Amino acid sequence: MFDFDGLSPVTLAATAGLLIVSYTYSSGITKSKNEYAPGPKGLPFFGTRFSSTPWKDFEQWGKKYGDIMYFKSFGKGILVLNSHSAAVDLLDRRGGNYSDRQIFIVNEYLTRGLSFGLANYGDMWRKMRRAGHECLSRTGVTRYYQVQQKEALIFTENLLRDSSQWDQEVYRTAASGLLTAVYDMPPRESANDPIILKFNDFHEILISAVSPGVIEYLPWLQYLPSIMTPWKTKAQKGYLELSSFFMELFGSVKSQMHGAKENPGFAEFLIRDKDRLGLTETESAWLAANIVAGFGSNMQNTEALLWLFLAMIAYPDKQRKCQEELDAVVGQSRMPTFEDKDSLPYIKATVRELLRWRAISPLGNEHLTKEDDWYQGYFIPKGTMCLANLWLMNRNCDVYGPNIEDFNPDRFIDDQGHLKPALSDTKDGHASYGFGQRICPARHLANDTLFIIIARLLWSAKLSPVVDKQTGKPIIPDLTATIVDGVKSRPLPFDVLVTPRFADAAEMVAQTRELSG
Ligand code: HEM
Repeated sequence: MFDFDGLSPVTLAATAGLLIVSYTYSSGITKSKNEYAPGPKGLPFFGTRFSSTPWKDFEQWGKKYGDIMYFKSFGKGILVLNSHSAAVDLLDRRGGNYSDRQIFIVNEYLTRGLSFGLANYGDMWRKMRRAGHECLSRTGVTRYYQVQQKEALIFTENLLRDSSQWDQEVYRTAASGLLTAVYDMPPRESANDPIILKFNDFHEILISAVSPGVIEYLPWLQYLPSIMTPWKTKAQKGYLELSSFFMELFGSVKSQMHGAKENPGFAEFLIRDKDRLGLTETESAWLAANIVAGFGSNMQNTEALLWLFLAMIAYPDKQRKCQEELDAVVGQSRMPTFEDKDSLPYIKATVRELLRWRAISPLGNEHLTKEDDWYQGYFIPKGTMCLANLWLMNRNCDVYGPNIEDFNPDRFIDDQGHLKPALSDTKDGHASYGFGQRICPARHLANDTLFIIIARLLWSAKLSPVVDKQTGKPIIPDLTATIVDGVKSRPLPFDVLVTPRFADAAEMVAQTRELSG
């Protein structure tokens, strides 16, 4: 594991400098050229402060200030987009100005600009995004159907056998599914598989590299002699170690390639099309690794599944509706496949509702402005950090109907029992994949993963809360409590019982596994 705490030799001097810079900036001495959008006023020096679940503060403020709000926090200008229309106007329609990312100096030393989701809006990001798009577009993702079906089968079989460590199994399947899709590896059998653990480390390293320290406020400190900047040596060493791990995985795909495969995994696609895609081998190896874990991708899937289990035990009537649909459409003599997708609107609505109910990253990721801009008469300076208030957008009663805190897939089903078309501007029927040119490139893959897991798991199993031995009552965990991990959220740990839904369910799952090889 890495950490980048080695800033201590300069901390005192730097903090004093930081306070002066922060005060000058936040007091408005440097700029009063135009009027900023309204927003909460903060404290002198520090600016606006918020809690560890900022989206809940932003929800309250958003209701007060309207479409957009602007404030400063630690000297940084932040524009929060509270409505779909503002997010579409700025992040989609003015995407050329609103697609940059904040550059973190430690991260630059660690990844040399090769971290796709954190890269600035330049040529490297464009090449990676184009390559990613080909394999992750709505039609491109069908190449992963077999892999996803198999992984959902293993997940179901493992949980039917033993659900005492169900959350470990969720971690396993999320990582295993992506490793198989990217590197054509056999499914990983344990969440403690060494490759999974190494990718977890990669994710943790990235999080520490983008946690703002003094260096981000006083960038000249990076040029101090190496004895005073141990973090730099760590980051440079980290780059070499990560590159060698990613190249090793990439190289093993290359050495095992033979003949023209019908559905090559992501890494093999990058190798075959390297000239057309214009990526070097190192860049391709980093891109492949980024798809597995660089943006917390396996974690996003994990967190969505953790919320799913919570929704299923807290709303058993919705779980039953999924199962009734599966029984009516698929029957109990075979397991559902992607071929059933268009006939299972309630399962698709469940995927949508899950991501509406609990946006995994409730404020998305920041989009930095490249140039000064004006919107609704308000000034937005260059370098403003724009955050789309996905949490608030997903809770707009005018769009999603009443009882917005309830988990209710029916809100996406029309009177004929069909899936309603996604409302314009809501992309997938909710805001949780973000906006504009940085919208989640893997949203179709993520939707498919959730769809097939929900379909296969609920076809064969019932998810129930455990029973309190003393009171004899089911234990329903707190639905609103959250663990915050970087910009993501997940529920507090809880127990779930997974039991076969009909007599030969477990047997049928085992048979399907045998037949699928
Ligand atoms: C349910 C699961 C997921 C959710 C809710 C989700 C959500 C998001 C969000 C909100 C963003 C930021 C968008 C913005 O900047 O406006 C994002 C970006 C991204 N996501 Fe996802 N994501 C999910 C799964 C995945 C998966 C499985 C992968 C990889 C296979 C992935 C790869 C990425 C990448 C690489 C970016 C950065 C794109 C860029 O900066 O150009 N995500 N995602």
